[in-house]
Amino acid sequence: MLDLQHAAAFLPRVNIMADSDYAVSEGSDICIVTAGARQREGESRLSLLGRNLSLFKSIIPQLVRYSPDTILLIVSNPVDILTYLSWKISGFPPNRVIGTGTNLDSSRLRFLIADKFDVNAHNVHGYMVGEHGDSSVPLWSTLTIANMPVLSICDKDGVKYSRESLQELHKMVVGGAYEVIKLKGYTSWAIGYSTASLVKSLLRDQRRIHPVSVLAKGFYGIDKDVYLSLPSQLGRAGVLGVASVQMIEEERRKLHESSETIWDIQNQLQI
Ligand SMILES: NC(=O)C1=CN([C@@H]2O[C@H](COP(=O)(O)OP(=O)(O)OC[C@H]3O[C@@H](n4cnc5c(N)ncnc54)[C@H](O)[C@@H]3O)[C@@H](O)[C@H]2O)C=CC1
Ligand SMILES: CC(=O)C(=O)O
Repeated sequence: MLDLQHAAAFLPRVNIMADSDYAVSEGSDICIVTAGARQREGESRLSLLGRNLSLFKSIIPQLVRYSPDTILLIVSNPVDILTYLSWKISGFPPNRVIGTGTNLDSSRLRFLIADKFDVNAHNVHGYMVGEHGDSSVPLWSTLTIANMPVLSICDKDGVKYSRESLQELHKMVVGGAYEVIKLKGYTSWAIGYSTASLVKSLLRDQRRIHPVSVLAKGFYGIDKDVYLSLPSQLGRAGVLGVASVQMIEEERRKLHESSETIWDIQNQLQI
C-alpha cells in the first residue's frame, strides 16, 4: 500500500487503501482476486487447484459480504475452475462472475502473428477460447489481419508461413507462460495489462468483446455448468452477452474437449 501511495505525484488522484480486514473493500464496484499459489517451473495451472481451493472458500464470502453488488473478476489459477467456484460460493448471477481466461492467451497469439507478419497486433483480430491453459483452442478460421483471413494468406504462393507453422504458434502460446515462469519465476506484465483492459471495458461500459471465462452452458452446444473462455461482450453490468463466432467442426470439437477437461476436474470439487 505504502509503495503505491508513494507514487501519488505521478498518478491521477486516487485513494489507495489496504487492510487485512475485508471491510476495507466495502461497496466495491469490482473485486479482482489475484491471491494464491502460483506455478513452479514446469507445473501446470490445474495442479494449483488443491492449494487455492480453500483460499477461495475463505476469500469469496468476505468479498460478497461487503460488496453484494460487485463484479468478481478472477485471475488466480486455475482461473476457469476458480471462477466457477467463485460463482457457486457467491450465489451471484453468472454475468457478475468473470475470469480473465484467454484474454491473455489471445493477446499472446496476436503478438506472435503480428510479429511473424510484421504488422501491428491491433490489426490482428481473433480469439483463443476454452481453458486458459493447456487445452486452449485458437480459432484459426476467423483469425484475420486487417480483415484478411490468416489462413487464406497462408495459402497464397510465396507466403513463408504455412498452416503447420501456425500450429507451432499455438504451441508457443500454450508454452508462453511456462517459458516466462522458467525465465523469471512468474508472469506479471501481460496479465496486468490484460486485467486492466477488462476492467476498463467493465467499469466504463465499453461493450467491447473479449475472450473471457464465462458460464458456457447454452453456448456452442455446451450443456454443462462449466466456466471457460468465449468471446463475450463486457459492460457495466458485467457479461452482456456471448458472441456467436463461426467455428469449423474441428474448432468446435476442440472447444468441447477443453470443456470436458475442465468438467472432469470441476466434478471432483467439494464445495
Ligand atoms: N490468469 C492468469 O493469466 C494469471 C494468473 N496468475 C495466477 O495468479 C495467482 C498469483 O500469482 P502471483 O501474483 O505470481 O503470486 P504471488 O505469490 O506473487 O502473489 C500471491 C499473493 O497472494 C497473497 N495471498 C495469499 N493468501 C492470501 C489470502 N488468504 N488473502 C489475501 N491474499 C493472499 C500473497 O500474500 C501474495 O501476495 C496464481 O494463482 C497465478 O497462477 C498469474 C499470472 C497470470
Ligand atoms: C500464469 C498464467 O496463467 C499465465 O501467465 O498465462
